[in-house]
Amino acid sequence: MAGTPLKVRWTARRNAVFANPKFQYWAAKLPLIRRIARSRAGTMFDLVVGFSYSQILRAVVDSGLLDVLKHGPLGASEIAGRIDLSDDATLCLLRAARALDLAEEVLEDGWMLGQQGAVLQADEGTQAMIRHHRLLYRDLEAPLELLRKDRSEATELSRFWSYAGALHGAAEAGRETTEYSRLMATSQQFVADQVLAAFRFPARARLLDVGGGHGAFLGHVGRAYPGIELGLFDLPEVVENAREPLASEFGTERLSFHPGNFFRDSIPAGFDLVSLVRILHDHDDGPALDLLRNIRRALDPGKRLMIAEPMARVPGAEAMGEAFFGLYLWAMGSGRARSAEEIRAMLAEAGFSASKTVPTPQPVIASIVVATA
Ligand SMILES: C[S@@+](CC[C@H](N)C(=O)[O-])C[C@H]1O[C@@H](n2cnc3c(N)ncnc32)[C@H](O)[C@@H]1O
Repeated sequence: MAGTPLKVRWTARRNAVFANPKFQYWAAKLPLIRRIARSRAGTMFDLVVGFSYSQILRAVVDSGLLDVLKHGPLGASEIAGRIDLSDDATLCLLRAARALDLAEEVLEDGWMLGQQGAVLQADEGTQAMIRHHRLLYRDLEAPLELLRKDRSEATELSRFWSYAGALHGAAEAGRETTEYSRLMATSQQFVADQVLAAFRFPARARLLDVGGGHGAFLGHVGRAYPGIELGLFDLPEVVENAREPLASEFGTERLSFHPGNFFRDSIPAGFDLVSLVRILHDHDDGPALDLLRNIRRALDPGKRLMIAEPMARVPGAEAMGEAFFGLYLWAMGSGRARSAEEIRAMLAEAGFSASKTVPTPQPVIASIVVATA
């Protein structure tokens, strides 16, 4: 071990101690350590059975149980009739849901929503995500096989995204699946909330949202900042579909539309701020850097780019970045979750003079990096 860095030696020693049954035996007896050991065991248990939790969630959402419980308290038999399960199966699901705080038995055989259930029932976006994740879990059924294929074969997720066309604009062009549009529209609200809570836009400025889809993000910014002019850049067929709804809300004077392909065409110049919302992580490093360079060329010195998306290695939200998005994007076949530091390094390489991270209230939904040209 001579010459081995201290951190490596310390980690190896710690792991050996934790794995030792004698340590575990004594840890269970000492009051303070017992608490730590218990919480560690709880975390380990959650890791081991996480898939069952996800499947309970899915059953709760797919069956419509949340909506039924909203009108509780109701007895199990009454609920069974409404979610089309036998009485026993309904009780099994209700009890599992109760254990996850999705349901609560407030009276004997009187079921209502639990605290998590109340939040989830009101949250269409998360429900859409839970439904959508069935595709990811199918791909993850044999995780090692998925990894070994090195993204060379189609997956459920890659088929979904290329069918929905989200990476290439077909969905926004109108050929979308209901699932895709619901997913993007409802989740955009969460992302926009994070951006508006964390980033102060200039009161008067010209904003260009690159890859802005149907203009949902622009809509949120436009409503919050009446002095901002709104520009939309996306593939031609996508921009076409965004024109009318945006114009009817904001009038044509505040708007400009820029159809184009951000890998082939120049990003239009003259904007004070460019936003890239949930775009960069969809693309591998080469194309992502090309896109940043393209945006940099369009910005005068001092003008800014704001990147908002879920990022990797965010303190307190680590699992979302590299465990969830890491595998999701791997299965999708394109892109990866990057840390703010990695994004900042790419921005420097693309020619931006400075960049910083802007903390958001809920980094599990999105983080922000702002760069200056
Ligand atoms: C995942 S969606 C994100 C949409 C929106 N920013 C949001 O957060 O909801 C990706 C967007 O990038 C657009 N897009 C994909 N490839 C593009 C390209 N090469 N040039 C321009 N836009 C593109 C798609 O049409 C789509 O609107």
